[in-house]
Amino acid sequence: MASITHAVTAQAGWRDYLELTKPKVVALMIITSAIGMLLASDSAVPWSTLLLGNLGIALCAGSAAAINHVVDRRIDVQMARTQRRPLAQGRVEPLNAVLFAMLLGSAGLAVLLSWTNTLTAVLTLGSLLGYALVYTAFLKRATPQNIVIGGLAGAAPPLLGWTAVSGQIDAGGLLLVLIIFAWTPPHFWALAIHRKAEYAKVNIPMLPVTHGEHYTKLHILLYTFMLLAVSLLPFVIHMSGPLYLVAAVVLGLRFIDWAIALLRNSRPHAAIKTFKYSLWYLLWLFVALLLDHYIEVAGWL
Ligand code: HEM
Ligand SMILES: CC(C)=CCC/C(C)=C/CC/C(C)=C/COP(=O)(O)OP(=O)(O)O
Repeated sequence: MASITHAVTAQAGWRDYLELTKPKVVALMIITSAIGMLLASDSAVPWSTLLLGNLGIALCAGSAAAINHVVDRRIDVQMARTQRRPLAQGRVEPLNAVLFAMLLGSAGLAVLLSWTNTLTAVLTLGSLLGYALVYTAFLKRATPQNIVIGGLAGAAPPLLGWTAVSGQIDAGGLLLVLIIFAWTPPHFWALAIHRKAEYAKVNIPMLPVTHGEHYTKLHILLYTFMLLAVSLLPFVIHMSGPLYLVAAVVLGLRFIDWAIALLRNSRPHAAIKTFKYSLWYLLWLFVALLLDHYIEVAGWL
């Protein structure tokens, strides 16, 4: 067995290591952190902060994701969605993945300390530990509220971007965290409904497993209402203007429409489609924040 594992491990390539970093998830996070940076100031953000600040955050997020693969490798191999992952398949040894995660994490923190500020480095380290250890190693297996609490780590990037530019925690940065915090449960529970049987198989207490699909769908709907309300706050506190307001209302109502369809079972494949919509929702909401910001700065509205 050991020799088989060794032979397979020898085939590990750069794509396996890239996969350990959850590149698509981190890419969306970096879009939110970059937009957090651009919103934090009315004047131009230095290219060095934009490039190296986001690089540092991405390296730390990738490090946390690699640790998640190590901790979860025994359950990943039992679930169809995750069984082809490099550690689940034995293509990458756990020790190598841990070393890789430490390399990424220390490089990321060094970049943040050199090119941004201590506050950003400390908050990023907190998010790294929050996802890799608090969520993955503890909450995920302990409570159906795992992703609500653990979601704070995933919601942090726009604040990390904000503090990288401003050097302080402001209401605007916290508001962006609040938006992603309210977005995470519908984002994840829609997928968890779609994958309920697999989570049940590996004894992970995701909400649809512990409380059933109807209860989860009801909570998805409640969170989409809360998300719509929270997403209006940037307009309410005069951080954003009318263009953002229209985008937030349209995108939010569409999210609620999906959540209602999910609750009523009125559309085919509603769970996975709601999950996919959640990704487009977050992307367009943040693009709208950015466009609105530059329209305001330029004085066009
Ligand atoms: C603790 C909070 C979160 C949880 C539990 C969670 C859960 C998940 C899971 C399990 C997937 C995998 C879907 C699959 O591979 O089939 C996923 C996909 C994804 N998530 Fe999240 N997520 C969270 C937060 C976030 C945040 C904050 C972002 C970005 C800002 C994000 C962006 C994405 C993206 C882009 C994908 C699609 C990846 C792909 O297509 O391979 N997630 N999420
Ligand atoms: C520094 C910083 C910003 C850290 C945040 C890091 C990060 C990549 C958070 C991602 C959140 C996420 C995809 C959770 C799913 O984990 P899961 O274990 O429930 O999903 P899985 O089954 O697909 O692994």
